[in-house]
Amino acid sequence: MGNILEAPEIRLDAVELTLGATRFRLDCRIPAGAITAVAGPSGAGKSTLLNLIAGFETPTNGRVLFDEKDVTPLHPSERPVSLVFQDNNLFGHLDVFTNVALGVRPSLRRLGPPEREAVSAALVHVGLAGMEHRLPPSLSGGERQRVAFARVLVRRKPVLLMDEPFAALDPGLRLDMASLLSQLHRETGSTVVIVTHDPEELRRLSTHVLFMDRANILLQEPTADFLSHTDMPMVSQFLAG
Ligand SMILES: Nc1ncnc2c1ncn2[C@@H]1O[C@H](COP(=O)(O)OP(=O)(O)OP(=O)(O)O)[C@@H](O)[C@H]1O
Repeated sequence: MGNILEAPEIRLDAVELTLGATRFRLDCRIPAGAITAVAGPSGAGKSTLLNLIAGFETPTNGRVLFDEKDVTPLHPSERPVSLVFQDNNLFGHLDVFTNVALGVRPSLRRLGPPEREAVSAALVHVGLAGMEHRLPPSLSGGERQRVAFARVLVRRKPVLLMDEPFAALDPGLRLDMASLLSQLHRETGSTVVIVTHDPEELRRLSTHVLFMDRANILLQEPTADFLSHTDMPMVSQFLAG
């Protein structure tokens, strides 16, 4: 699928945001081209962190940087980002091919031959060849997630944000999808940020961890260091599952 050379480091520089009664103050660096897991208790601010990177939330102070570029003023559609959520954002009334094609061109205009080829190649890549005309409600959870991955592949964006993408899947399928994500990541080299509640997924997928609590980033470090932080009750509680 070709390496995405410009995968950036993502930096939150003294970012401040208030949502209801919750005040966020976030400083972090998310390494370029790595898979970083975002973990922490419910309500810690994990989804808010992704929303700030994607541009669905705007800080009241501070900056969001992709390498040296300040993306804070940019609308979500102007940021070089793909998103995958638990419900995988598919349109139920559009077939698999069209759902993936929307990644290339976010309108229903007909694609040219090279774009159609890219969509077909992505479907082959994620193991969905022959399913082009199926509608999402007729697919299994794992197949729907593969459609979402195919769409990410055709978008070719250097940043991929995932909010508990596999939480709705049973454990066996979760492992399969984690392997597929690892494989796609090796091929694209994009900067991946994945929110997870699953310690096994964190171990298996990530090289770095951001651990959040109460709207703060408590730890940002390589996964191996995080896994040795069993002296911290919150970390050992997370790792116990
Ligand atoms: N639009 C909003 N209005 C008011 N408060 C909000 C809003 N969005 C988030 N919050 C609050 O901000 C805090 C962080 O929420 P967030 O969804 O980012 O947490 P999370 O770590 O993703 O939680 P979970 O693991 O339960 O999904 C919570 O206390 C939440 O209630």
